[in-house]
Amino acid sequence: MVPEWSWRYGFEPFAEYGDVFMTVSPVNCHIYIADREVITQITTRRDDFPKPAWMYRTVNMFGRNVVTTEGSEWKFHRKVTSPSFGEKNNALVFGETIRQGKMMLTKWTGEDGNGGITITDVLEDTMRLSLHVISGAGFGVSLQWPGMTEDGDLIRPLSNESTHRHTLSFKDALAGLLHNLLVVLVFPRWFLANAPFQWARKAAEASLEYQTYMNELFVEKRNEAIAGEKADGMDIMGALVKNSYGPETRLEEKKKPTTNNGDVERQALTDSEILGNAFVFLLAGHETSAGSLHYVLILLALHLDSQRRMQQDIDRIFGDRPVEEWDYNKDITAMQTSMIAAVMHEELRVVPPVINIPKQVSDESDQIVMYQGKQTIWPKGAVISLSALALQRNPKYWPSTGPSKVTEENNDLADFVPERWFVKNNVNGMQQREDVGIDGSAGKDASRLFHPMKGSYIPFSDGPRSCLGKRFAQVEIMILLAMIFKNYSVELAVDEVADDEAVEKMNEKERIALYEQQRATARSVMKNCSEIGITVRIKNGYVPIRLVPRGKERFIHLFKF
Ligand code: HEM
Repeated sequence: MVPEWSWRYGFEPFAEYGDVFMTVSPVNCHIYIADREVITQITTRRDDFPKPAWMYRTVNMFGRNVVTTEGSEWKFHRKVTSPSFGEKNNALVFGETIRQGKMMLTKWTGEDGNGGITITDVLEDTMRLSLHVISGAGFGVSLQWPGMTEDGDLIRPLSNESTHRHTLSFKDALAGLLHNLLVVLVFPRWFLANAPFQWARKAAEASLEYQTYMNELFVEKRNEAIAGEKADGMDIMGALVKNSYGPETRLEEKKKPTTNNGDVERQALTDSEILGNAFVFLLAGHETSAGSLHYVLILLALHLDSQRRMQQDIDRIFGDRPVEEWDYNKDITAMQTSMIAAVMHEELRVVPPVINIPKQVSDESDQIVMYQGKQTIWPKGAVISLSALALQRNPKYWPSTGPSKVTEENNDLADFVPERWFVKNNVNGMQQREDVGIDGSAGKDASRLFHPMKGSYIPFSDGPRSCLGKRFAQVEIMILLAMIFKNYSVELAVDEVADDEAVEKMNEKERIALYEQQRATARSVMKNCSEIGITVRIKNGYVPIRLVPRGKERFIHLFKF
């Protein structure tokens, strides 16, 4: 009954009641799971444990898609959309993140790059960054940050054929839609547009503007596909349109395989399905990546030793090469086996954005699940949460590097310790799986990182319905970490306690004490102000940070590692 208990108490309830337990109320039965073998059964038996369809129904408003469908319809969507998330698109994500990261860094460190600016709206900026990266790599529309060029948030149609007079920029339409998502999904647009509240009319406006922009984009991409243009490095939506309208599709028309009853099997999405999928990519990839980037920066400001180690790896990988010379194909392998990847994996372990991944027992019949060698019967229709946060702190599966430095616990599994990903020995003598590498397979270098056991690490879920954008997100997070920490360190800002002049006058001991005090405040904000919505994020509070050029830190160098 404690709101946010999954976030507040982590593994504690599972230590008390067991790795799988059910709460029973007059409303429903709800099963919570932090056991890797049970989780593997749930994620592999898709038909027995589908997604709760009622949660997703409204997300079909722009067209049916890979997130909301089930059964053979989902299979079709997954088959058609997966190829557009391939290596070519990852390279595009790499390039777009660099482009966007540069603009964010200018905002955070000033035109002169001297840093020392206190940033309080970190989440707002990481939200903008992740939105812009999806816009660029997902839709092929590369956006500017305000103040960077004169046409930052330009209001203009995305297709020459359009005569629509837009009232919002593309970015504001995307952001406005996502900001008002719940009302837009629940109420019809005509109702919102005529409501006596300004917020409702704004929500309707954003939704209409978004739809019009996407229709314009679609027309442009369809024309390009028919003309056979833009084959390489294509954005995700472009690849979907090409699959439906490109010359290959027309050639292949006659060779389409047939199903058992002789029907022609569908190979391409309809226009509405393309637009529906574009919308859910935006939805699924925006808050998740932005939240991870936000938490990882705070965690690194708290864990200065890990920050230093990551910087050493960044120097080793990129040397003196300017960011313009970084190359996806050359650099990604080294990154995914370095401290950069360890920091990312660890952040997603301690703060998985989707804390409880929703599933349900099929409405058709009760299901048998093996738990601790015994058959258990799960009632039909029961709600299921794959409790990612608790699972990823379960001492059966994760190596502790010692007692917690933050709590009274005798293990450090609730602490952020990226170094644990370099622990070589198996946990409890059990075999670990070999698929943490970014490409899903363990290259020979990937042996440097710890390999969690199957079903014990699920920030992107697991099995056939796991996250389609996993590599997209991983590339984005890693490249941004490398860009920021190549030249800067992140420190907690202390303005609320001492101004710059006061810090300047402090001796070492006083500075260390001040930073420790800020650390405690930041930890408390993270713990008490984080809320679980679609993803977990800090609301009603903030942790201010500063980027400081390396070598000019005010605090980090005072701590001995
Ligand atoms: C750190 C970033 C991300 C995390 C932690 C994350 C996590 C997840 C999780 C847990 C699921 C399963 C949800 C469920 O079964 O209910 C999922 C599904 C999905 N994600 Fe992500 N995601 C991230 C980024 C992205 C990005 C960037 C995109 C696209 C650009 C994306 C696209 C999708 C899609 C399309 C699905 C549905 C797959 C299906 O049902 O077959 N995600 N994600």
